[in-house]
Amino acid sequence: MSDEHPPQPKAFPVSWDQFHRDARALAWRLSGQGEWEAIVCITRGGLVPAAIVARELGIRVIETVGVASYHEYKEQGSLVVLKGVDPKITALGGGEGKGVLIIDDLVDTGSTARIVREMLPKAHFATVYAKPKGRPLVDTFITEVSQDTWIYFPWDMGLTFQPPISKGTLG
Ligand SMILES: O=P(O)(O)OC[C@H]1O[C@H](OP(=O)(O)OP(=O)(O)O)[C@H](O)[C@@H]1O
Ligand SMILES: O=c1[nH]c(=O)c2nc[nH]c2[nH]1
Ligand SMILES: [Mg+2]
Repeated sequence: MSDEHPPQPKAFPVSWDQFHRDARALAWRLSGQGEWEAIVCITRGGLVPAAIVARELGIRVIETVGVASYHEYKEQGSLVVLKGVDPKITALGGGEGKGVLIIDDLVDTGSTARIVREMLPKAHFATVYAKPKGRPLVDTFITEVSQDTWIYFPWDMGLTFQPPISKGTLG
């Protein structure tokens, strides 16, 4: 989390099973919307849904775009493009990424989506989850959560012991 993503009061933990179901639902929704020549996934969070969507839709041309955010690189709040899109992909469908599917795990403030959309203005942008601020930047998504919710993805979590309710802090 960062200045742009302050600690969120609500938690939305997602299991592998749930994520697979939601990513597959995204593939179903996309399947009715045209033929896709290639996927551009936004690393790293977009890698997992991109694999699932590519499998479901039979897409084998898969490119990455690397955008790192916030405190990890350079000054806080800025986004850094670590890897751009291959010009061969940008040129598809007569240019500007027509027929390309951009995939990410979620859109939050929309900053990442805005940068990648500028690279491929005619591409279709799809995410599994969306928060209200970023929603206008996404063409297709599956589940919306409120802006004050933090989504916990399965690749960021592990199994931990849970104390019995009777020994917990509640009540
Ligand atoms: O809409 P925004 O406010 O830009 O936030 C959404 C982005 O933030 C997360 O990626 P992050 O940059 O944390 O890197 P990661 O994918 O490598 O985890 C997420 O995977 C999206 O790409
Ligand atoms: O794991 C994450 N959960 C989120 O809700 C989020 N928003 C931006 N980046 C995020 N990463
Ligand atoms: Mg990301």
